[in-house]
Amino acid sequence: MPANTMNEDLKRERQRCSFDPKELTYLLDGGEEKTEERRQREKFFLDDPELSETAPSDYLSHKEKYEHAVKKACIVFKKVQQLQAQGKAGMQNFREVLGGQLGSAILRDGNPLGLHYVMFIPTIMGQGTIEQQAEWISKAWNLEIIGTYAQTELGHGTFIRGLETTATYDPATEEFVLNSPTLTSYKWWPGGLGHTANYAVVVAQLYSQGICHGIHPFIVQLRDEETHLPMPGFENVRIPWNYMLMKNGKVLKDGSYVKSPSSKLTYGTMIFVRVVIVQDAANYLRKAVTIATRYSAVRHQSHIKESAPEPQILDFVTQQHKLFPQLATYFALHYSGAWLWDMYNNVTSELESGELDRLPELHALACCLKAVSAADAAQGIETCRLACGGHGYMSCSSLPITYGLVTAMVTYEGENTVLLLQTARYLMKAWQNCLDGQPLTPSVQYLNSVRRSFGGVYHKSVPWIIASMQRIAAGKIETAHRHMNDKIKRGVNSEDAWNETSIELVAASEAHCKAFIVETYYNSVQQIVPSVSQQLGKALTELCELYAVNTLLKNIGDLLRYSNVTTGDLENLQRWLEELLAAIRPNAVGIVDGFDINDAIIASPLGAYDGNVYERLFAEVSKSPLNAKPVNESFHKYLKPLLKSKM
Ligand SMILES: CCCCCCCCC/C=C/C(=O)SCCNC(=O)CCNC(=O)[C@H](O)C(C)(C)COP(=O)(O)OP(=O)(O)OC[C@H]1O[C@@H](n2cnc3c(N)ncnc32)[C@H](O)[C@@H]1OP(=O)(O)O
Ligand SMILES: Cc1cc2nc3c(=O)[nH]c(=O)nc-3n(C[C@H](O)[C@H](O)[C@H](O)COP(=O)(O)OP(=O)(O)OC[C@H]3O[C@@H](n4cnc5c(N)ncnc54)[C@H](O)[C@@H]3O)c2cc1C
Repeated sequence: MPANTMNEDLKRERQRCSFDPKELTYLLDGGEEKTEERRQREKFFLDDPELSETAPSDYLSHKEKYEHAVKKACIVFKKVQQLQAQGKAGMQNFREVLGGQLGSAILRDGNPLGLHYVMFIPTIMGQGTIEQQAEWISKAWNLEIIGTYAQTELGHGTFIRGLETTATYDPATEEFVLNSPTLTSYKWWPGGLGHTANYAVVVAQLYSQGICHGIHPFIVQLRDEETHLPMPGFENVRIPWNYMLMKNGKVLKDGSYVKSPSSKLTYGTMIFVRVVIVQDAANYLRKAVTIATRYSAVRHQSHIKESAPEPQILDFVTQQHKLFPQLATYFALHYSGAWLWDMYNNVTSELESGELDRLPELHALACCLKAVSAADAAQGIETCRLACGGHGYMSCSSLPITYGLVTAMVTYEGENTVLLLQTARYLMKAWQNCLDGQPLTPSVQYLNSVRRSFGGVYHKSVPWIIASMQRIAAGKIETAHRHMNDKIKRGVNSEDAWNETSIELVAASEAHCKAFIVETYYNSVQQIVPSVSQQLGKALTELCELYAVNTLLKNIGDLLRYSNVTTGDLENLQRWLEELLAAIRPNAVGIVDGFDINDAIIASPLGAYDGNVYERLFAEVSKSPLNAKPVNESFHKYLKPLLKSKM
């Protein structure tokens, strides 16, 4: 492959794009300066020979992969310290390098220090007193200690009120005695707990003066800071009084307990991570759809017209219908994630001044948005993999590993079903308030308007789609609420009625979330369009319309059940969908170019900027140790004796 040649198909695609992808890059980064800063940061890490991938780690053992990851994580940390010394180590740097796409490109096999930054430090900041923050944060930032977040146990991950590890206060010595008394109480899953961390935030049931006060966070030393040998014992481990993080609930030295303003403030780290997961899920989806779109512009296969040459597979409308909704979903989750991040910051600062009013709405939105973004991104990435045929299945395509990273998000930080039921709990209360004429919070205001209007006739606009999706959500919420209360009226107790209605509760929660995402996406694009070129504005509008139309068409059953839509309207929606796919087709490669994802982060022969897929695939497989010699020793050891024995 001659250096720097550009695949002809991609060249043509880039000529036909109606807008300048750089404009989209600047928009997504927040301006040209931010783009430059990001590119510099990426170059600073990706060009470092110690960090660039030599042999793919696919061929390392589990132990080698871990050691390889620790080595690279330490190099990354030192480089972040260099940025810090140059005054360039803002939170975004850390987020990008330690949690985001850049981080996962440098540390393909995971970051042994990841939990230290994304959970251990945020928990101390969110749950520690000022004194405790002063004591621990600088040590943690400077990596004098390495922490993790140990909440989940072998027997409990979801039901944290059921955690079995205990922390019992001993006023005589002013210490807490931590104990994991049963096999099922052993801490399990925390990232870095096995070999990397020497401290942990341990979430345990607090006992003092013989009373259980529920779960609270404690700092526990796991390993000796010099030898890294495990500290003695994992039963009845004693820690000093001030190792209980006491910003919320407190134990005074005499053992008396001071209640937290809300027992749920202990759950704060989980909200933070859920909020960040929305953006992370979007970014992984963006990477996958970049790979699949560029590959689909280069791959020729089959015929549309017998007389014509094999077309780019991106010209099959079914391929467009696989990929373009994923493009649109990236933007939908990106803008929903940005909105949620703003709300999180506002509510968190209100909490600082004891204002708890908006915490329930934040919790409800963080739950359903984390669940829907993780699930939709995972499904979208799998769709991108499938759209690349056999080559999408290769681990070097980066699609399987990206899917694995995102499908884990469906489980961790609150298993999706459980979180959707949390939002449903909020929605049931909201519907009751609506029936009682009580005030509603902003994210459920639509319940009032939907109850008053009949739904309006079809018109080809996103606002009509938003109203339809809100009508579906309100309908599902009302149905679940009514079915549950009918059960209770028939004598079923409320817990059983909840459980028996939980399928409909989850569906109501998902519908509410989808309606929220479409509306947030639409409002965000409406705000942006006046500030960008007419061509980019048109492309962004088409993507938003595509997300709305496609999301509604995936819900035709509910649309027919909860609105007065006609089959004629449905035909109009289908036509609108096909028009949008055709409109987006010439811009598809330009849009993914606008994501400006460095080839080293794409890390896929299918998705490189130059489009030289086949040459890159071949170069990739040549790296396999299995291809180092023409005959593998297994032939002489096993096959040949077998063949001989047959003769
Ligand atoms: C960064 C880079 C990333 C990318 C990198 C990320 C790597 C992460 C690696 C993974 C780390 C982990 O998984 S760490 C472990 C994560 N584990 C979890 O998330 C556990 C999930 N389970 C839970 O959160 C809880 O058990 C939950 C399901 C909410 C149930 O809790 P409870 O039983 O205490 O509460 P319930 O009885 O259901 O409800 C009681 C009331 O409390 C409210 N409530 C419940 N949770 C609340 C909360 N968090 N905040 C406010 N309020 C809350 C409810 O709305 C109810 O309000 P009312 O209705 O008004 O009464
Ligand atoms: C990659 C990864 C990294 C992780 N990192 C950490 C970490 O660093 N620190 C940490 O503490 N934990 C960590 N975890 C653990 C994670 O938080 C838990 O796995 C998660 O909370 C799910 O809990 P669980 O495993 O107990 O699943 P379960 O709750 O046992 O889920 C099993 C099934 O039960 C269902 N279920 C459970 N409760 C209900 C209910 N009330 N209503 C309806 N259905 C229900 C679920 O929907 C699910 O289908 C990690 C997990 C993974 C996969």
